[in-house]
This record gives sequence, structure tokens and C-alpha cells, in this order.
Amino acid sequence: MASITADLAASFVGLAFRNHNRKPNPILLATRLRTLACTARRSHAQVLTYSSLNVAKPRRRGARRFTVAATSTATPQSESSDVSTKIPPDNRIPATIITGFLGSGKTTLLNHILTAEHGKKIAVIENEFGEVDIDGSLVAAKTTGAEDIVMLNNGCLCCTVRGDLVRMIAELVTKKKGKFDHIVIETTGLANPAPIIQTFYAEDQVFNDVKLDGVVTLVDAKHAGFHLDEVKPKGVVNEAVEQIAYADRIIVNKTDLVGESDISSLVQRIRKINGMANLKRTEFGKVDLDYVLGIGGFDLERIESAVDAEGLKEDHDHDHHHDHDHHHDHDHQHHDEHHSHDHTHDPGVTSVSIVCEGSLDLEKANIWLGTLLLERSEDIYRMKGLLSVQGMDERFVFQGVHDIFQGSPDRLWGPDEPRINKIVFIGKNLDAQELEKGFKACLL
Ligand SMILES: Nc1nc2c(ncn2[C@@H]2O[C@H](COP(=O)(O)OP(=O)(O)OP(=O)(O)O)[C@@H](O)[C@H]2O)c(=O)[nH]1
Repeated sequence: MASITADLAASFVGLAFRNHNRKPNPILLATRLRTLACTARRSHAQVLTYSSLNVAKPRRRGARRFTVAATSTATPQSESSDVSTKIPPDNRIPATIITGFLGSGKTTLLNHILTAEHGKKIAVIENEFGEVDIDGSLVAAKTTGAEDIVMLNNGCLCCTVRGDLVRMIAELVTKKKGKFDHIVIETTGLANPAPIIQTFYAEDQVFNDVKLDGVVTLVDAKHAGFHLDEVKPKGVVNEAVEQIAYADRIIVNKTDLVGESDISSLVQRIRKINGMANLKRTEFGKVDLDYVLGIGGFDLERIESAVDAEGLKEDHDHDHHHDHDHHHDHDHQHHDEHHSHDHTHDPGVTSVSIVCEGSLDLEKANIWLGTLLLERSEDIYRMKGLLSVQGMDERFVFQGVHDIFQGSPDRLWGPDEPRINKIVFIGKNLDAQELEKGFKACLL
């Protein structure tokens, strides 16, 4: 039985939500949002029509606090089961974000998803740069359902588009509920995915009905290096880097266009940016659908593997490329503890993982993480963790996107299972030693 107090758990990282003045993305987009829904073989008309394009900026939720989820299976009758929670039981509709630089193969992947046999009815929301409805036509060519296209002109990514996304998801949920069981959002190739991801955590309208299932990032094996190298003016994000940083799943696509050594060095580069995401190589986006759909926001296996040195490997399900550059450039292992990170002098985006045994003092962790994020939430893109909390018999899992968090108890720790904390940070200018020191100071 979980003996931690609900209040304490609910206050975890409660301090961490202040900095909402994210810089607006300077790119003005001529944006088209389109919805359609389909089954595996044949799409059904799931038409959303919007008469007005004047969209108010969505209300930004002040904070998404860490709370004890009502869904803790281990303690259905325990004292903590009546804890009121802001995290609804997870019968919410899963949503997948497909991102990736221009031409990386997003529409190709989408078509693969829509035409494959998976038995799911999928609603698609597209967010395209440019006034010409090219992607829409390409997707439509693969499906047979009726569709409506909505043009949104000059929408700023972090205001209008996000507002529209909220509105479209709300419409889908209220008007079409039961007619689809998964939402796929294809972003523009120039999108920084952060505002879109945050929509799922920061907007009550969305959060209550829809859960972010995962972020899938396509990487063009031939051209990605060029985009990753691009030096942007100060304060302007490199979207190619950001798209990799936020990914739960990475697909290195167009591998037919380059040789093995180019792919390996690209994979190595990607790993420096994001050591957490699973990665596969493909041609024409051909991946198993369960690689991209049904990932689960709290894919524990993924969190676990991400923080293991072993987790920095590619999945080898369908290929036999062996990548031997798994972040061994600086990796300490002391008994059951290690942190690994890249020794790069590039102040760019990297990942840091910490693994250590012990139980966490939740109050201390709350203060540490709260302070850290007050100062650094702009730089900390994503965090995922699997924690051993003092007094809690379940594993505590969480993930965060900048200053927004979500966490809940998971299954019980096994009787002989070592209570090992695993946490991954992805972001800019991360100091592995400092993070590890801060985290370990919260252990009892
Ligand atoms: N050779 C090769 N071409 C590919 C592959 N995957 C996609 N393509 C082609 O690359 C082009 C761009 O693919 P899309 O799927 O439209 O890429 P996208 O990311 O949706 O492009 P934007 O909407 O411009 O961002 C198309 O002509 C695809 O047929 C691949 O693995 N190999």
C-alpha cells in the first residue's frame, strides 16, 4: 500500500511553473489545417468545418502539477486511492505528433499509417507551411474519404496555430467522439514542436480528453546533417535540432540515398542530441505501426532503456546495422550508479541521464526541481524519470516538457527489485555533474 501522503506527492514539483513567457516563434506561417479520419483500408468522412479563422490565443494554464494519479493499479482500495487528481484515468484518446524537417518523409509516413492495416480509425490534423495544399493532396491521394480543408493564413505558430489545434481537438472530441480512436498531427517541417507538445499538457480542453501518445520525428538521412549544422542567429532555434530533441521515436528515413558510414555518423549525432528516443532506420517511412502508434506517454521500457548505456543503441528489429558509438565517450559506472553524457563543447542540445539507487525525499526533490526549472526551464526541453520515492511502494514515473509536468505512481516495486532512480534530461547547456549532484542531494 502506498503510504506517501497525497498532499506531498501532489506538491511534487509544484514550484516549477513560472516561466510562461516563451519567445514567440518568429516564423509566420501560412497554415492549413485539415482533418480527416480513416480506417485502415478506407477512410470515413470525419469532416470538421470552421467558419471563422479568427482564433483567440488559448488560455495558458498556469501549471500542471505533479499529482498522484487515480489510476494507480496497485492501490485501488488504499488511502491514496481517493486522492483527487488532475490526471484523469487514461481512457483519453491518444494523439501522435509527427514532426521532422522539410522533406524528411512525414507525409510518406502518414500515408503508410493511413493505408496500413491496424484496425484503428485515425483522425489526422495537418499543419502545413505554405499556401499550396500539397501535402493534403498527397495524403488525399491515398485515401478515399471526403475531407474539408481549412486555410489559416499568417498564423503564428505559438498563438494561432496552437489555438486552432486546441479548437480542432475539442471539436473532434465533442462532435466525433467514438468515430475515431487515435489522432495523428503532422506538423510543418519548420515547426518547433514544443508549443504543440505543450498543448497536450497545458490546455485543459485538450488534456482532459486527449493524451499525448508520442512524438515521432523523421530525419532525412541525406540532408539532416546540413540542417543540424545550420547556425542560426542568436535566439533563433534550429528546428532540426529541436525536432530531434523532443522525439520519443526517431525515424532516420531515406537510408537508400546514403551509405552506411554516413548513416552511422548521423545516428551518432542524433544520439548526442537525444539519447532517450528509440531510433529506427527506414526507407519511405516503412516502420511497424506499433513503433509509431500506441507508444504510451509513459513508456517505461523506453525510459528505462534510455538511461541504460544499453538504451543508447538503435533498435535492431528489422535491420542489422550495428552502431558502436553509444555514448561511450564519457560514461562513469560505479556499482549501480552512473551518469552518461556527451563531452561536447557545443553548447547545443544534448541529453544527460542519471541512474542511482536510493529513495528520494520528495520535498527535497520538489525544491530542487522547482528551483532548477525556475532558472532553466527554457533550456530543459524534456525530462523523463522513473523514481524511487521514500514511503511510496510504487515506482513513480514522470515526464516534463519545459515547465510542465505530469507524473503518477506505476506498478509496485518488486520484492527483490533494486529501487533505482532513472532520470533523463534533454536540453541546452546541460551540466551533467551539476544535475547529478543536485539529484543525489535529494536522496535520503
Ligand atoms: N529516396 C527516398 N525518397 C523518399 C523517402 N521517403 C520519402 N521520400 C520522398 O521524399 C519526398 C518528400 O517526402 P514527404 O513525405 O512529402 O516529406 P515531408 O516531410 O512530408 O515534406 P514537407 O511536407 O515538405 O515537410 C517525396 O517525394 C517522397 O516520395 C525515402 O526513404 N527514400
